[in-house]
Amino acid sequence: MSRNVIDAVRGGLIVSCQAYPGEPMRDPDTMTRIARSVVRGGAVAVRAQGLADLHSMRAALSVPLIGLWKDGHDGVFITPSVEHALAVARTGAQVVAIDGTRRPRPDGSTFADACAAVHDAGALVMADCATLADGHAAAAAGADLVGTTLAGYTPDSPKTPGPDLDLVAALAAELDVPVIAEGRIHTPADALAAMHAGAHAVVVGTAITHPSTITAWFAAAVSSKES
Ligand SMILES: CC(=O)N[C@H](C=O)[C@@H](O)[C@H](O)[C@H](O)COP(=O)(O)O
Repeated sequence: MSRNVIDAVRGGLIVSCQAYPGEPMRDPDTMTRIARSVVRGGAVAVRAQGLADLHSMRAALSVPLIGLWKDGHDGVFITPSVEHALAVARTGAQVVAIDGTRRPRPDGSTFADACAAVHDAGALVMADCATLADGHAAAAAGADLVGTTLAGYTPDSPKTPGPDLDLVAALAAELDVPVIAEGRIHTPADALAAMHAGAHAVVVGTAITHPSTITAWFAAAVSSKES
């Protein structure tokens, strides 16, 4: 099963469907409808957050699901502990996305511990990394996929205006595991550039599934016209 998921997403678009705490769309049924919509548009897999959303989507979708559980705001908050990772795997998500940085985790575990637990549960691991060194460490620890998810979101990774294509290219050149480009991919041209940089697949979130942000982009453009 598991290698098939990696093959199934090769060369494809993965869409991240997440609403943030307090937002109007933060509701499993709503997010599942969004997920079904992106699959209609050609998403080869869906990335989603939270156990309720994952349970709901797993029942409704036939494409692979990359699940995560965000808990907290500072430091390691994407599937931060072994227990979080196991809970995500138990939703039926085929891939569990876990913070793949080398920062300390709240339960004192290591990324390798979470990887082993997820593998024992029959799922794959996507390491959400910020740097090239993170990617090397995550691959060595057993990650099945390495993503650039956290590039620009840790103190040791600069926030490029668009996707960190240099990081995608470096990871793709140096790692044996597939590299997933994720983070600030805002246009189809960005997505294509990430593929040219060597990505196995591309994850787009905000630009497809976060209407408040998309609206703000347009509103700012319209209101910037001088009268
Ligand atoms: C840094 C972090 O917490 N990233 C999260 C990871 O799941 C999501 O908030 C992002 O939307 C996702 O990575 C997709 O990226 P973008 O929305 O830029 O297309």
